[in-house]
Amino acid sequence: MVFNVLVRTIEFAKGHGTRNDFVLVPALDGAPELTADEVVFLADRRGGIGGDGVIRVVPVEHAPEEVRAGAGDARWFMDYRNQDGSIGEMCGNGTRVFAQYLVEHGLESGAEFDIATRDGVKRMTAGADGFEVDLGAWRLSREDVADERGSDSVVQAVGAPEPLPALSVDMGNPHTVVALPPEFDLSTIDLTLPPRVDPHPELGSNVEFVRAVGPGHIAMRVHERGVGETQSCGTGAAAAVVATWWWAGAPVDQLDWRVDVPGGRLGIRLHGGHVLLSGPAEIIARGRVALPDS
Ligand SMILES: N[C@@H](CCC[C@H](N)C(=O)O)C(=O)O
Repeated sequence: MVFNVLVRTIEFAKGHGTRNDFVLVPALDGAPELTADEVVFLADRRGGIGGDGVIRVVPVEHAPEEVRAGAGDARWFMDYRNQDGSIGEMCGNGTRVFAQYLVEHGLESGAEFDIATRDGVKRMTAGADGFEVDLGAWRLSREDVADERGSDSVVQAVGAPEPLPALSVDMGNPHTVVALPPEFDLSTIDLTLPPRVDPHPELGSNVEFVRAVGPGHIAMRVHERGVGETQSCGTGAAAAVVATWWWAGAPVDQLDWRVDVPGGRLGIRLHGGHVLLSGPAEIIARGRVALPDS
């Protein structure tokens, strides 16, 4: 009997930041490339390794030309894909887990370094509780149409009696933030189905549902584009804080925020027009995996 011995096996690591989890694949000489089907396999929680996303660890010289052109001093490119194989321009928790991987594997050292993403270079700074990432400048995606209540769209979620006003925030990737009225219990929203955003954003959107907890403190659940409900989303937490702060009239005295997500707690700082994200990140497993025949 002849067995197929041409199985393609690759190295991987598994990591998470507040339970937003990723399969990391080192591609230290540019290979392996991954097809969308291979990403879906790796992210599959039953037949594969399991993760909200898959991140290739790529030296900048092997990154796509448009990334290389703006990479500055960054030595590593975070090649991020969502669980469904689609590309996400940015992943905040992903950058923190990626930085942790680089340091644990001796690929970066020092308290500060840059990494390249499809949304440009992000500065990583080591802190007591893991890396803080400067996500850069935030932007309201549709400021021209935001009404006096601060909304530019509506979101219908399963479990919500009526469409809720929402605000679109660009964090390098698209977000739609919904502030829930105080009487509304965050846990009653059913995120097993995607919330419907109207008007429908051309490139889709991550959708955050936010409740105020106290001064500088919010709680959030998120439905991620290309994934579904996740336990945490770094760019989503940033968008949620930006929207909440903006709705409150952008007070100058509230620039440090805590964001409770199902997977833990993230820190957000607003500083000089930039948004900075912090929180724990860890690499929890390493191994090899055989990719299915294509
Ligand atoms: N979980 C991430 C965001 C990942 C990308 C997102 N699903 C998209 O398609 O934009 C984060 O921590 O920011």
